Amino acid sequence: MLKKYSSIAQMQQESSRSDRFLFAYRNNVYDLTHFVDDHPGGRFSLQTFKGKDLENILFNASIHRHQPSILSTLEQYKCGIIEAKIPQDSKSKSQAATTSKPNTTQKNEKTCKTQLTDDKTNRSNITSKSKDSIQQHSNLLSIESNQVKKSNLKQTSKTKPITQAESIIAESTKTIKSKSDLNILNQQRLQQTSQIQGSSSLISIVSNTKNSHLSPQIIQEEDESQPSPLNNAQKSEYELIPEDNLNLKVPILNYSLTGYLKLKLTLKN
Ligand code: HEM
Repeated sequence: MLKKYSSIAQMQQESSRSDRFLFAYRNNVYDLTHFVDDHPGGRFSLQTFKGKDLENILFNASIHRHQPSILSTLEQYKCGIIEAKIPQDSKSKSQAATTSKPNTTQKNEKTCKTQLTDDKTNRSNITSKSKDSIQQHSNLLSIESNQVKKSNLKQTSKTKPITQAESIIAESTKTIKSKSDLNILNQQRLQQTSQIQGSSSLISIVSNTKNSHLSPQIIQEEDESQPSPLNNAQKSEYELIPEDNLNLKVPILNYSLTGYLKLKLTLKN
């Protein structure tokens, strides 16, 4: 007949009050009073752990060698059972938890559904707003592109005369490849200007020195035979092509402008 113990403490109390060697192992109580003298590890080791739980002793590698016979030997001395009773408070708490589960899940489901609908409405609002903002941006972009086109047209119309003059100067300078070419070109220019003006004067823009050419001066060479302070190469560099020679009917402002461009181009060389 197995005795029922409410707890390990009750078993320990009974073991301490008597000469019996009671031990607990997995909710069972074992009386090893008659085994103490047969224990291979001696009486003292069992006496030390009298009334204790054998859970961490029986199969502890530092104490026993995990012999399967230990459990069979132990079963021969079984004398009681420990009934671990669940307290009433914890019982009621657990019951309450089980009964309240469906309510909480229902509430959670409802809140999730409402959150989902809110999210959907928020998303639709955000997408409509983003569409409006994109439309506004596209309108602004089209307006800006029109403005840019207009400004580009204005710029091209402004720069057209300059580019024309530049191209003419470039074409004329392309032909100047050697000193002989320079001489021939200068002679041709002199002849043309003498025919037009009826004299041997040549209008040219010359800077006094290479470092002070930012403000070009218009000088008049009275005679062709007079030695020029510049040699042929230098002369060609600073010389301005006359307007009649360029076949351009431009006002004096454009004339000086083309001269300045020529000067600027030759200085880079
Ligand atoms: C109360 C706790 C116990 C303690 C502290 C304990 C301690 C020991 C020790 C120190 C040894 C010697 C090991 C060696 O010489 O290498 C031993 C051997 C042994 N014990 Fe225990 N023992 C306990 C309970 C038991 C119980 C309940 C049984 C069996 C029902 C048991 C069965 C054996 C056997 C069969 C051996 C010899 C073989 C082996 O070392 O595994 N012991 N014990």
